[in-house]
Amino acid sequence: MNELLKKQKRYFHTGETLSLDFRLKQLTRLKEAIQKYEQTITDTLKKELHKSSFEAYTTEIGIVYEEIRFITKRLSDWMKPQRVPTPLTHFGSKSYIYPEPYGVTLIISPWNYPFQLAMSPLIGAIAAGNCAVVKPSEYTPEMSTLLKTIISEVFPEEYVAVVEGGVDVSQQLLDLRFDHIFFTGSVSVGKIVMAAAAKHLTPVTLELGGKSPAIVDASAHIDLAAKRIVWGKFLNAGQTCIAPDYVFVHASVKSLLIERMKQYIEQLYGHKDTYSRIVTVRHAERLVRFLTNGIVVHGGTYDIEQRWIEPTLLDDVTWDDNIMQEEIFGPILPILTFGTVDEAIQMINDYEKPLALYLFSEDRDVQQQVLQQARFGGGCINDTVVHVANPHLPFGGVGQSGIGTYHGKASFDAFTHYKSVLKQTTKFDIPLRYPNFPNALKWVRKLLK
Ligand SMILES: NC(=O)C1=CN([C@@H]2O[C@H](COP(=O)(O)OP(=O)(O)OC[C@H]3O[C@@H](n4cnc5c(N)ncnc54)[C@H](OP(=O)(O)O)[C@@H]3O)[C@@H](O)[C@H]2O)C=CC1
Ligand SMILES: CCCCCC(=O)O
Repeated sequence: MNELLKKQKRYFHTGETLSLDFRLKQLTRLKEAIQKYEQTITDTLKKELHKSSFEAYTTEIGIVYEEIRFITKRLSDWMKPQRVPTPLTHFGSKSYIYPEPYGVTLIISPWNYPFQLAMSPLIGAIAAGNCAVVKPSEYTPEMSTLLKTIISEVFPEEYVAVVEGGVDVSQQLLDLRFDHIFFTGSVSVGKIVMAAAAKHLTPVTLELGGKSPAIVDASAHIDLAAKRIVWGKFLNAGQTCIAPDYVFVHASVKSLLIERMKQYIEQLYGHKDTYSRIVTVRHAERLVRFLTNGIVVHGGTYDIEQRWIEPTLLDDVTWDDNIMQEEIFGPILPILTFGTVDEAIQMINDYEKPLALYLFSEDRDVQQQVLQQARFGGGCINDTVVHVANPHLPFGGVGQSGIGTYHGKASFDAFTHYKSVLKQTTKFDIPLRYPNFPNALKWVRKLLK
C-alpha cells in the first residue's frame, strides 16, 4: 500500500489529472464502464443484499449516473479561477481564488449501498482533479471485487485503485499520509478515522449516522406521512443512514398513523422475495434483540439464517429502552409520542445531532419552529430520504453525525482546496503601508475603520 501511495503521489505531480479534458474523459469512461457492468452490479446487489432491481437502480446505479451527469455539465465553471474584489487598502492589486485538488485521497466505504457509496465520493475526487484509493467494505465482498474489476479496467492504479480487505487493511491505509480522507460509516469508526487523520493533520469528510427522527404533528397529512415514513424506513431493510430511525408522533394522531403504516408496510414491502436482507447473520442477531422493546404492533417475525426480518412496528417504546440508545439500522420502527412541539424539539435536541430529521406537519409555524430550533444534518418536510438525491443539496451530518458534505458541487468542494492569491502591481508602490511613512497610523485609521 505504501508503494501504491508513492506511485499515486508521483502520478499526481505529473499534473496529468488537472486539465478539464482529462477529468471529463475519466468521468465519461467511468460511466461507460458502469453501463457495461450494470447488470452485473444489479445481480451482485441482489446476491449480497437481496436488493430488488428497482432499489438497485433508484438508490445505487441511477444516483451515480445522475452525479456524473450533473458534475460533468458544470465542471468547467467550478474549475475556473474566480476574480474577487480587492479593498482600497490594496489599491493596484487584483485578487483571485484558485480551486486546487488536495492530491491523493482515501475513500473508505460501507456495505449498505456498497456501489453508490464508493462511487459517489470517487466521482467528486476525480472531478476535483485528485488521485484516489478506494477501500470498500468486506461485508459485501463480491461488490468489493466487482468495484476492483471495474476500476482497474478503466483507470491505471497510479491514478485510481481499489484496495480490498477488512478492518486491518483500513487501519494500514489510515496509517499512511493521504491528502484527504473521505469516510462513510459508523460514528465509532468515524472517530478512529479522525484520530488517524489527526496524526498527519489530514482533512476529512465524515459521512456518519445517528438516530434520525420522523416527527408527525397533529396537523400532518397522516396518510402521506405513513406512506412516506414506511417507504423511507424499510428501504434496503432499514439499512440506510438517513432512514427514519424512530417516529415521534403527537399523541392525538398516533393510532391513525399506526393503522396507516401497517397498510403501507403490506402494500410496499409485503413481498419477501423482493425485500432486502440484513447484511450478515451477526447484524440480524443484533437487530432481533430489539424486538423485546415496547410492544410489537406489526411484524416481529424473522429468519436469522436467511438474514430476513419482517418490517416491524414497536409501540409504547420509552427513551430508556435499548432500541433508543443506538442507531437501529434495520427494519424495526419504534413509535414514541409527544404532547407539544416544544417538548418534541427539546427531546430531540437532548440527543446527538442526527444526520437527518423529517417533519410531517401542515402548520407553517411548526415547520419554521422545528427548522429554526432543531439541530440536524439535513432532511425533509413532509417526506423522508429523498433530499439525498438532489445534487443541488449538500449532503452530510453535523456534530456526531458527520463533518463535511458532498453530492453535486459539494462533492467538488469536498476534494478541493481553494487557494487565495493576490497579484500586486509593480507599476507603483504605496508608501502608506510602510512604518516610515509620516503619520502612517493616522492615514491607516482613516482607511481601516
Ligand atoms: N452518512 C452516510 O452517508 C452513511 C453512513 N452510514 C453509517 O455506517 C454505519 C453502517 O455501515 P458500516 O459499514 O457497518 O460502518 P462501519 O463503520 O462498521 O464500516 C465502514 C467502513 O469502515 C471500515 N472499518 C470498520 N471498522 C474499522 C476500524 N476499526 N478501523 C478502520 N476502518 C474500519 C469498514 O471495513 P469493513 O466493513 O471491511 O470491516 C468499512 O469499510 C451506520 O452507522 C450508518 O449510519 C452508512 C451509510 C451511509
Ligand atoms: C437512498 C440512498 C441513501 C444512501 C446513503 C445512506 O445510507 O443513507
